[in-house]
Amino acid sequence: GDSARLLCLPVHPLWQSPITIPGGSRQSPINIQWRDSVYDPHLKPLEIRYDPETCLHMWNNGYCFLVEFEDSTDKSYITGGPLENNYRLKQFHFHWGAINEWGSEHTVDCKVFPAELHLVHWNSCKFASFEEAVMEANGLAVIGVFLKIGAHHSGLQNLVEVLPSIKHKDTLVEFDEFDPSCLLPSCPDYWTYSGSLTTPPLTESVTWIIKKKPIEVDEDQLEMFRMLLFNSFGDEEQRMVDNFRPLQPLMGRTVRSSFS
Ligand SMILES: NS(=O)(=O)c1cccc(F)c1
Ligand SMILES: [Zn+2]
Repeated sequence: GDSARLLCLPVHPLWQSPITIPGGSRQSPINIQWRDSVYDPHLKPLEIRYDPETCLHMWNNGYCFLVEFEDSTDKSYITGGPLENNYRLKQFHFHWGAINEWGSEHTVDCKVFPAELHLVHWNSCKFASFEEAVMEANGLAVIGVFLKIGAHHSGLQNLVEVLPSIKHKDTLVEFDEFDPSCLLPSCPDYWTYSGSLTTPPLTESVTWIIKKKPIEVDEDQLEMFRMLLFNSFGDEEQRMVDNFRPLQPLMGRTVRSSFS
């Protein structure tokens, strides 16, 4: 997209077409301009309750790798923060670059991080399933966490060591007893705004909750993300990198902060 060109970033074939939905007024990702965000004292602390037993499997969907959760009951959910209801954990995944200079979807004061974690939840008070919630306003809540290069992350290592078993598109590995709260920074501060999915169907159904503080992972751990492939077994090898969407226009939206 244009903004990637502005940022002098390569535009991955995935995004060369003007991927915006007609009339999209609340698309994601966006640049968060810290000084334009508005402190909202009414924002509550986010409550995060994850049950490690709900973890199902990890798989390569040909765009990223994701860890999916059993979501037939409210065992793993978030509430509070900007949310009116309980939102049930469905999956988490990452976006990353070919090199550490870029990779995140959101930016803060135009700062790009090497990667970004998305924890995807759906409104289980108002909808019967994730698929239904995807299509509706207030259907989804996604927590975004920036990754920066630094210390080794022991929790992430549990994911990294099974990546070789899902190298190709549509490969899956059983995964149990993983608590994704180990991937969250200890600082409770976040920004929140109304946006969309950053991949098709790009529906404008997401309350974004972007954590202010990044988590640290080491160089080797991020390099392991880059050994994954977009392609199926037997097809020409295409390294899974740069799976992020270009920045989208703010269109007059206000980003609120939970901190002053
Ligand atoms: N990248 S994202 O906006 O979190 C997203 C894209 C597609 C499906 C989904 F559940 C979440
Ligand atoms: Zn995502």
